[in-house]
Amino acid sequence: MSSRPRRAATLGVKYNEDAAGGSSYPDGKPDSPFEKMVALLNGQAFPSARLAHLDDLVVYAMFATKARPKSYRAIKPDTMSDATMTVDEAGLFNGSVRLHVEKGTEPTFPKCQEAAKEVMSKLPHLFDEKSYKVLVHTILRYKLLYSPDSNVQLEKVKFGDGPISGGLRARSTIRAGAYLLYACGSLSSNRHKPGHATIEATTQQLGPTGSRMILGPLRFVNHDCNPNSQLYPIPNSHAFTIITLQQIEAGQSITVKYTEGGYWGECWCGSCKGYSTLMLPRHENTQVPNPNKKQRRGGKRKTISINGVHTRIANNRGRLNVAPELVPPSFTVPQQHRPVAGSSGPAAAADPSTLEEAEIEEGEIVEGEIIGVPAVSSDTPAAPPPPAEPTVAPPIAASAEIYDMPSPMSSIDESDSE
Ligand SMILES: C[S@@+](CC[C@H](N)C(=O)[O-])C[C@H]1O[C@@H](n2cnc3c(N)ncnc32)[C@H](O)[C@@H]1O
Repeated sequence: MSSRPRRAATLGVKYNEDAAGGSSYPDGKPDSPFEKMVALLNGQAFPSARLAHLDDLVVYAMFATKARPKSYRAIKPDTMSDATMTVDEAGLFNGSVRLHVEKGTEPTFPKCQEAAKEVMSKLPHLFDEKSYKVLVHTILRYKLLYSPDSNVQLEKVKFGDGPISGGLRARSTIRAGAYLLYACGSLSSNRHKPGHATIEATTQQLGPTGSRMILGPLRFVNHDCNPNSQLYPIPNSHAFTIITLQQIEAGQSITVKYTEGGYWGECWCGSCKGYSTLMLPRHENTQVPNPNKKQRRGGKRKTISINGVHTRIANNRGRLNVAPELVPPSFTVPQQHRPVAGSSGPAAAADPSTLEEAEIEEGEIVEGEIIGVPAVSSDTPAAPPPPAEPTVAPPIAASAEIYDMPSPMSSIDESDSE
């Protein structure tokens, strides 16, 4: 471990190579404030799928469209539990988060704590004291994607004629073998309920094996049959991150392979059947703008054709409209710790998505914009991934209440991460 190169150095965070002794999180102990913050988040898991609906609520409030019901129902955060959130409540939530966690600034625990307190005081029927800690961590997880240092960000993707959906893309060149710590996700401590994004826990993970819910930005990574990245289980935690298998250029989507057999539904990855996933650019450029014509807000939808597929698009001025699926997949990850291009495990069930199509009109205002975030540079070269080594799986923790278990990084507390 000690001789392992510091691949995470490509994340745009300054490291002291000498002090680190050649190891870096997640292979070794976290040493930078950023790594400590991520390790702390990764050391947490939800006590049960019962509280995991908070993840949906936060995603809904931070990223859902503030549009007509047909659009904003796309996420349906109420399917998980008895908690529901109206579009007005989502606006209140997002306003509170924005007030304390400014776009383009580094998110910190105190800022997210302030935001969570305000959210709870405005929406006491949705968030009680028990949800406070989870709320703080969940806001932080997603706000990390807006960090000026993050080399990944959310993108809008359209799969065929499906609804506009979310994905992850590189904001700067990312070398092969880099961990995308900004896009980590952890698991619920028990089995998922049907209808939510799940991941197959490996033997290195804490908690029960089998499929469990994905919580955090990892839920946005899309499938490609020829992926440029791979899920990477973080040993002795409930967390997963992504490791790049090849150099990824700025603007390119981050993709992983969901299962050995590919994608279970109609795959739109562009690698297997020659389909073309339509990436909606930040500023729609399918129509040459007429400089003499004043742009107006609100307007007609346009249709474009890619590979014979007619797709309706909208100029929503680069604002994010994420519509996480109600019935996303069970990811599977390799049983061994080392990253490999494929993954093992049972194929997931068919994806009988019942989503209504999210319709968007020109100029619609949506929450959670991603525009205007400065690009980061990654001039520190990264080493290629290490060769595969046999790993010994630690015993699996049996407790269902693992949220309160000491984290594997128990020497870290939130004050360390400032
Ligand atoms: C874990 S989510 C990935 C993020 C998702 N796009 C979102 O916004 O929530 C998995 C869902 O993304 C879509 N998806 C991902 N990769 C796909 C592919 N290659 N072809 C078709 N749909 C895909 C499917 O709707 C799937 O249920």
